[in-house]
Amino acid sequence: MTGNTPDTPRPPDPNASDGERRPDRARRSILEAESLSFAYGDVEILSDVSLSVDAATVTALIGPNGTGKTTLLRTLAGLEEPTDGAVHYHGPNVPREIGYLPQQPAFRPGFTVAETLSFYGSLVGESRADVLARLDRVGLGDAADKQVEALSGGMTRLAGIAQATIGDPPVVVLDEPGSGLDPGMSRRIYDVAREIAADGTAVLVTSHDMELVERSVDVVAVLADGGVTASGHPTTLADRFDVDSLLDVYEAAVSGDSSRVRVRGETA
Ligand SMILES: Nc1ncnc2c1ncn2[C@@H]1O[C@H](COP(=O)(O)OP(=O)(O)OP(=O)(O)O)[C@@H](O)[C@H]1O
Repeated sequence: MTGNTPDTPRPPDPNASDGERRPDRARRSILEAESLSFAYGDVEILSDVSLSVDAATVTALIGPNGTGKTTLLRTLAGLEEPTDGAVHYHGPNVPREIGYLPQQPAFRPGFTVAETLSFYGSLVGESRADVLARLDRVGLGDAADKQVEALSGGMTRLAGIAQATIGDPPVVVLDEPGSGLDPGMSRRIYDVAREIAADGTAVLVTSHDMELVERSVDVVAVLADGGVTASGHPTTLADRFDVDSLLDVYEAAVSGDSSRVRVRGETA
């Protein structure tokens, strides 16, 4: 079976380790990759990847450049069809199930930020006031009347993050949301991700900022050589690898020469 399939909610995993279990509530999978594989032509990028994206949780996918994080996010978001395995959506039946921030968000020129986001909001019944509140939340309130083509790279990303949350989808997938943002704004975006998760949303991010991930997320999944090589709460992972930081976990969980970029499953 391939593609996104709706499903009934699953009970929490009783085998989750203590560090992966929230003290106040059990985790509930909203989006799930099941034995998922993906190839561009005959080049396999992902192989037998299983991953759960849980409600009320910020999950970070980390891994070397070119290892397939964007490909996995796009497949989970239904933008790519897996070559094998399946993506299961276990969330409620709502107008917008998944909000997605691409790595390089772009908007059609000729419109203001508020006009652009109001258009997306109108598709799911959100008012201009709702949209302006979303812009405020990501720190872009003052740019509501700016033309989208006049936004800086970081501001465009912030607008993209606001766009991804329109309609309050049960799953929000953010591909490198902190990329191109100054440190204060990166932290703010992760705070926003935590706020959204606190409302019950399943938030999945990719990042290369280990410090920010370590202090901000509930679950980290390390993607390397086509598969998830480790996953769990940052502290649980550090304990498991007997190291002091997520950066050390990353280095232990990612095999091979970290100074080389993976290109189509090979190193270059
Ligand atoms: N459209 C495409 N056609 C062929 N190969 C592709 C295509 N898009 C990506 N790839 C290859 O798939 C692999 C995974 O790319 P992907 O963008 O998913 O990696 P990533 O982990 O997100 O990288 P980064 O951290 O640099 O953003 C890379 O080797 C890349 O060259």
